[in-house]
Amino acid sequence: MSDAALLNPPTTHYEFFGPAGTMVVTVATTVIPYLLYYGCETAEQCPPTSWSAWQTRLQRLTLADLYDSHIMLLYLAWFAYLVLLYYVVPGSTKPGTVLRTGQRLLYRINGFRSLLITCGLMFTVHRLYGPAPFIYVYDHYVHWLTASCLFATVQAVLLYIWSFRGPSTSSATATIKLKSDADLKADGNGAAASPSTGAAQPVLLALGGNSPSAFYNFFIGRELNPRLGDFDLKVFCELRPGIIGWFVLNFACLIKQSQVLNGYITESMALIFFLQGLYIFDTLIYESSVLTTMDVTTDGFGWMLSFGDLTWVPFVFSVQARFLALQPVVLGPVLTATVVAIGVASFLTFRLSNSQKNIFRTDPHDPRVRGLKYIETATGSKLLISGWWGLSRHINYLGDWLFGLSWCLTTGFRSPIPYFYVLYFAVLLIHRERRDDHKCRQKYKKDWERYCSIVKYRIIPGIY
Ligand SMILES: NC(=O)C1=CN([C@@H]2O[C@H](COP(=O)(O)OP(=O)(O)OC[C@H]3O[C@@H](n4cnc5c(N)ncnc54)[C@H](OP(=O)(O)O)[C@@H]3O)[C@@H](O)[C@H]2O)C=CC1
Ligand SMILES: CC(C)=CCC[C@@H](C)[C@H]1CC=C2C3=C(CC[C@@]21C)[C@@]1(C)CC[C@H](O)C(C)(C)[C@@H]1CC3
Repeated sequence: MSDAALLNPPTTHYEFFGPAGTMVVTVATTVIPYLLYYGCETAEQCPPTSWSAWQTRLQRLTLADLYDSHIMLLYLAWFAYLVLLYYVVPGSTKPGTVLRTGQRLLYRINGFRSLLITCGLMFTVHRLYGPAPFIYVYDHYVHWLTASCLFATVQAVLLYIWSFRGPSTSSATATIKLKSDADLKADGNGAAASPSTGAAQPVLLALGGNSPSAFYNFFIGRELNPRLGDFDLKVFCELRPGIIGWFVLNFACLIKQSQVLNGYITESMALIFFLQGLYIFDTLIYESSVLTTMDVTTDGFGWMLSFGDLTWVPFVFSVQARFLALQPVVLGPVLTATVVAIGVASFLTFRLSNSQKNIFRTDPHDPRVRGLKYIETATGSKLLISGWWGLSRHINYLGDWLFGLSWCLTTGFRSPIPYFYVLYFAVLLIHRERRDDHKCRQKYKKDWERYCSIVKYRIIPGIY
């Protein structure tokens, strides 16, 4: 067998109901952000209650409503601006998890500083030019959506084609090699190939992205970590243009509301801006923890993540703020207190559980995790069975979902559209938990069964 075939075994197990399922998901997820927009274009009919009202709305759409070449150029400038920050802003370097080649890629960590610089820039623009630039951003919401969608799709097509290139030597500054085979064993992520010696290597594909179906591979992503030199496109897109863009969109919505309300904003708008801002800041403060997520360690960089990172995150996650810009909601003290209570409790669950696992995996002797119980597995990895991780096997998902619910509640109960987020997120997390379970079952075998018999619930303690 050739080196490439040894390193990249064929994919035999399909996710998303196979190629046909991925085609349905591609079409549906492209259409949904537009439906969320046109379904809530005015405060009165959000969504339109009759099919004829939908038809009137959609039939009068022209290409100019959907696409604007100036916004396309501005979108490219936005992407280029963040690439520039990636290179010029000082930061640290962190290694990712061990790859099947035995190498660990190095990642540049300066996303939080990029966010702070962008906040500073937004503040300055607002001081100099007032609300106008942000109203412009708000008014062109659909044009930004189309620009990001086109960019994400072209990027995915180019990456798919590029993944067929021949073997190459990896950049010495971008990778580190392991000291011993024991390190390689510790990861156990699929078929192990011998650690590289600096000779030309085949492109490392995602274990799930090497199926007989070209479309399926395009969707899931063929190449695991596409890079231009040291620049890792997947991690860059996961954390910067979409996540920071979401923050800018939310700010534009806040400014729009204050224009409508003559300089005031409602407590619901302040809440959504604060709660989602907390999530965005948290994501970039803990930037390096994304390196151990399934997206980075397991999934290729295909259409799903390119579109998910660049389009779905900013345009589906900002629906609540856009709704509130259109239709100011006064929550009153009871609902405000409820939103704050759910928000604080769920954010703490999400953050503390993720941190507990990260600390434990980095150093099990750290005083903050010393008393916790765990089981040793044959691979050498340890699995926590007490603390947050004794409550359920994905208590972090529960915290994340409930935090999302607190965002939706800021919009009150006038429209179901802002609640789409919790529906999508429940489907994503249930599916993700099953994928993770499949991965861990293959990796830990009998140890995983033992672990599941101790920590019985998948996500919701006592229920699921
Ligand atoms: N807002 C959004 O749209 C989304 C948010 N997220 C969030 O991203 C975060 C990360 O999620 P994700 O990457 O899916 O998964 P997790 O952070 O939960 O990591 C799962 C991995 O952790 C290890 N692990 C599992 N159980 C234990 C244990 N008991 N003790 C120690 N290690 C364990 C296993 O990896 P190993 O092989 O190393 O043992 C497993 O594969 C979550 O908080 C999630 O809510 C995720 C998707 C979308
Ligand atoms: C079919 C389709 C459109 C799928 C796209 C799914 C993506 C939207 C999500 C897959 C995993 C994600 C993560 C985050 C955002 C959503 C996507 C891209 C995340 C960056 C959100 C912020 C968190 O703090 C996080 C860094 C843990 C998280 C990582 C996973």
